[in-house]
Amino acid sequence: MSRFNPKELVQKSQEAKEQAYCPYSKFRVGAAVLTSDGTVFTGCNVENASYPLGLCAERTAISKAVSEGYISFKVIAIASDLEDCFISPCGACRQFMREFGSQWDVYMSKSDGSYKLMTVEELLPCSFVVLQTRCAV
Ligand SMILES: O=c1ccn([C@H]2C[C@H](O)[C@@H](CO)O2)c(=O)[nH]1
Ligand SMILES: [Zn+2]
Repeated sequence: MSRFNPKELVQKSQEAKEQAYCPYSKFRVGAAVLTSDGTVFTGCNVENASYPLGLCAERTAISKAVSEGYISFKVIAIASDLEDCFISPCGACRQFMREFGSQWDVYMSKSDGSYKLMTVEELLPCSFVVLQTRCAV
């Protein structure tokens, strides 16, 4: 992605949602994370018959990036099929994001592509962290 465009990243998260594996909840989620060098990784939720093993879309996308050598993030966009509600990351995903810094942005979207923006810090204030060196800014 050459220049950051929120609509474009939300669109990518909506496309990622199409791959959601969610036979149990039937609740499709997609995420698209933008790295500091402009690379985008996408992910969807991946559920399991053993319910607690299910992975959220955000953690799938971030794990794909980390496993390719990227640990510096600028933005993550999240999409679901909810029409009247901005999809908000669960507590586990907030902590997972925070591992890679608190000063980066989370775009939470509705199904029509409109979005609300909050930082990781705003979503998870006073957070637990050990390493301080992974901020994107
Ligand atoms: O921000 C969210 C919220 C929920 N889910 C997934 C987890 C589960 O598969 C399904 C229903 O909770 O949605 C995500 O992937 N991201
Ligand atoms: Zn989650």
